[in-house]
Amino acid sequence: MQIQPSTQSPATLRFLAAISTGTIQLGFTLFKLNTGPLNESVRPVEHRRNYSFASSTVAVLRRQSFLIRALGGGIHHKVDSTTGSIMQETEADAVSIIRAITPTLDPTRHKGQAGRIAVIGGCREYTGAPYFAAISALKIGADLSHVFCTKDAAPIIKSYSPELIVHPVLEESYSVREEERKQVSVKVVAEVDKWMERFDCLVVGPGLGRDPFLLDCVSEIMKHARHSNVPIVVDGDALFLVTNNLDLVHGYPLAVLTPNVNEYKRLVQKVLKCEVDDADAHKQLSSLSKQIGGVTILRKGRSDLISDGDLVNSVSIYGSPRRCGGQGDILSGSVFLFVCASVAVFLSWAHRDSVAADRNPTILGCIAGSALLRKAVSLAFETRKRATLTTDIIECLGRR
Ligand SMILES: NC(=O)C1=CN([C@@H]2O[C@H](COP(=O)(O)OP(=O)(O)OC[C@H]3O[C@@H](n4cnc5c(N)ncnc54)[C@H](OP(=O)(O)O)[C@@H]3O)[C@@H](O)[C@H]2O)[C@@H](O)CC1
Ligand SMILES: Nc1ncnc2c1ncn2[C@@H]1O[C@H](COP(=O)(O)OP(=O)(O)OP(=O)(O)O)[C@@H](O)[C@H]1O
Ligand SMILES: [Mg+2]
Repeated sequence: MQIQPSTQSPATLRFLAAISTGTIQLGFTLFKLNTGPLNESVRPVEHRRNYSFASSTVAVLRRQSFLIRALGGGIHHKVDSTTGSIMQETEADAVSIIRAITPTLDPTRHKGQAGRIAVIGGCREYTGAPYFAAISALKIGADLSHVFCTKDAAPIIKSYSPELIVHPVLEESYSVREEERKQVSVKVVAEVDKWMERFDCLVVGPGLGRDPFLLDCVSEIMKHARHSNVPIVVDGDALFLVTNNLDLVHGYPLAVLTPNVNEYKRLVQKVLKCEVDDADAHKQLSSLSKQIGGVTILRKGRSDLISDGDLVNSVSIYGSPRRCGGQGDILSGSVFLFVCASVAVFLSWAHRDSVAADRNPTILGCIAGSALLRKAVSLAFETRKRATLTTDIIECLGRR
């Protein structure tokens, strides 16, 4: 792989380090990077570098150069009020990014090559959130969508949709005796682990709840995912977990945090030891990301702000004034599918030593996911107005 270190951003270098020190999930194929059987997706990266890129066609090149152009535009320089240094912020050309990283529907592919994803979430209280995240990823184009939830939540989630593969494996404190906890925890982690290498991405947190035993098990699952270099989107209650255990994601280039207003406030208070400063939102987001070792953060709000500590991107496409619960869950579902897609694109670029290799794929995934959700929200609101619900928005995913 020919990479010029001097041309890579810190985030890109972290990402490259991750893919060169271990294995990375390549089951998700955007440009037929992996045309072999399932177990080829867990080969060491050394082997994968030998894959032929002959299948990269003119159409692929056209899409790549389209994306390079899309990413190149719209960068504005902003002066940092305290240091006087120049920071960059970008209103991303999100629609172009979506067009460029969305996998084409290719008749030569087999099931799984457009994404196998898993949601870790769903407990007694919350069954809607994991469903929204998992079904959104499927609707956008993933082939297989798994949900790992508690035993109580599983039959309910299954009843919402026959499309989802639901694993009733998580346990809450009330169902496990004190003396059994260690043994049960090992079993829970093993149940998820046996699937881990098949997944292109995990989203952890929608509807997870805050049961301490369950969160301990989820910490272990996240450590295993990180060890296997599986991208992780951290949302909902997993943000509560991570805020109190920053090491779970610190310095992991394939982690994306998607905090809402409360979750962001808790992160800022814990990490930066201050209050949220909306007057200097870009700088604060960038510092927060840097302090957590450059993980990508998508701060949800009127404009979604996205940073890995280097550059702040914003997505401000108009959505709607309706703030019904569950929209963030759709967002985590779309972000994690697009993160898979951008990682695949990135690897093809990295191989080519292209100028576009200097892009953090998790940032692209966030921009695409945010824009797609906002567009769907606006379409749903056009017809449903005040009565718009999350299920109406899911119906509009991917529509023009
Ligand atoms: N249809 C569904 O199934 C949906 C389910 N959803 C799921 O709900 C979960 C929470 O997500 P959310 O967005 O309400 O969390 P957030 O804004 O941090 O908190 C708001 C306020 O509530 C409080 N609070 C929360 N949990 C608490 C607890 N266990 N015990 C006590 N307090 C608690 C919290 O208090 P604080 O932590 O600030 O003290 C704050 O004041 C998450 O799993 C999400 O995915 C949503 O996705 C929507 C659709
Ligand atoms: N004030 C706002 N104006 C416009 N769009 C917003 C606003 N706040 C949030 N959004 C949009 O709604 C999406 C969901 O954000 P929200 O803050 O509702 O997440 P959440 O609280 O995690 O949702 P959930 O109920 O699914 O947990 C974001 O992607 C963002 O684009
Ligand atoms: Mg949420």
